[in-house]
Amino acid sequence: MRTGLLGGSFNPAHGGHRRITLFAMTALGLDEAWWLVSPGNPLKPKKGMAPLAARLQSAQLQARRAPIVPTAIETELGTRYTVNTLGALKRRYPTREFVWMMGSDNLAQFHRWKDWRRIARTMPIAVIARPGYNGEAMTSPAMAWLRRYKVSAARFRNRGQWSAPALVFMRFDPDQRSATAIRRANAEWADAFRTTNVRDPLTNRLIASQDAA
Ligand SMILES: Nc1ncnc2c1ncn2[C@@H]1O[C@H](COP(=O)(O)OP(=O)(O)OP(=O)(O)O)[C@@H](O)[C@H]1O
Ligand SMILES: O=C(O)c1ccc[n+]([C@@H]2O[C@H](COP(=O)([O-])O)[C@@H](O)[C@H]2O)c1
Repeated sequence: MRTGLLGGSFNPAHGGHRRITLFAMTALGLDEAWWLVSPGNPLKPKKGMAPLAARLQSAQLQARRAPIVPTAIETELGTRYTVNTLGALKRRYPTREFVWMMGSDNLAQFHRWKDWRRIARTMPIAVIARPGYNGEAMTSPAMAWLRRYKVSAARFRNRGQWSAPALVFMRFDPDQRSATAIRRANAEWADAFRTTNVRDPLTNRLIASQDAA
């Protein structure tokens, strides 16, 4: 089972997440994708972060009728840093093949993440070009190290077994959408989800609406 992992705040999820995920699934030959709705990005301020239940529900809405599973599994794993999350997922699902997916805005910052080289050694990384960030990503400190592991999506898709480090850089039709723009237009987007508890389909845990971000 080849599974793409897209981690994010999803504050809220939007059509851009769905579109880049579906494109990446085709390009990389994935069976499914999991959206890891983060209990708290270690580099992002808590202020303005909607409760986890609201963000998970917005992800469920965007993922409907697609082979995308939104989950808050990091609450169960007790991990916040990606390096720890990916290690725990590999231990929990030893027969799955995982690829870490992220937009190029995150590649530009990747050298600030905890143990980022260890992340790259844990599983392949697939980066999706994002308008406004590609130049910075290409010249980033992490890319200076990662570029020697670059492989095309076609070669990656046809590999018998995945190995890491590997870096796939993908350019689809650019998608301008962002959660920041949505919050700017509607700061109260989470109100619609304020009172609803939500079941995590992967862990079967109930995430209560009043749980903090
Ligand atoms: N339009 C897009 N094009 C490419 N990648 C995207 C796009 N939107 C989101 N992503 C990627 O999806 C993942 C999750 O994104 P996230 O939940 O942070 O949404 P966001 O729109 O980037 O939010 P914000 O504007 O609050 O930073 C990240 O790896 C991000 O780079
Ligand atoms: O592990 C880290 O140091 C780290 C630093 C910044 C972001 N991340 C992860 O990157 C993903 C994208 O985060 P965000 O909030 O930009 O959507 C999400 O899964 C975060 O947990 C991870």
